Amino acid sequence: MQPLITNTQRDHLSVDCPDWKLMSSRDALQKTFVFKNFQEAFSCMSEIAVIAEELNHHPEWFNVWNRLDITLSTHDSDGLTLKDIQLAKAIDRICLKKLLEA
Ligand SMILES: C[C@H](O)[C@H](O)[C@H]1CNC2=NC(N)=NC(=O)C2=N1
Repeated sequence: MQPLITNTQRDHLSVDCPDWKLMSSRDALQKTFVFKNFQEAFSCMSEIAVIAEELNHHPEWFNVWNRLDITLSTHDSDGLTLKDIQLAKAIDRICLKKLLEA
């Protein structure tokens, strides 16, 4: 079971994972991406799915048309671990690249 991230690591989240918000209701990170259209959003979801499988670490997400809400937490540890930070960085690489291409 992965250990939860330390308080120091939490303090650095705004730097390590910019624009990801610590949720108040649970130990999780949340971010919303807004794309040009559904096709762009779904294209990112498909790329994220590949990485999630490679990492064996999966997002909780909700998509409506061009909007993608992502929540990250480690279910086996019931909170935030380094795997969530690793996946958040991978998601930002995928999504921000797509948004810049738009
Ligand atoms: C059995 C499987 O390896 C585990 O359920 C993995 C799969 N993906 C996962 N994803 C997330 N976010 N948290 C987990 O604890 C987790 N565990």
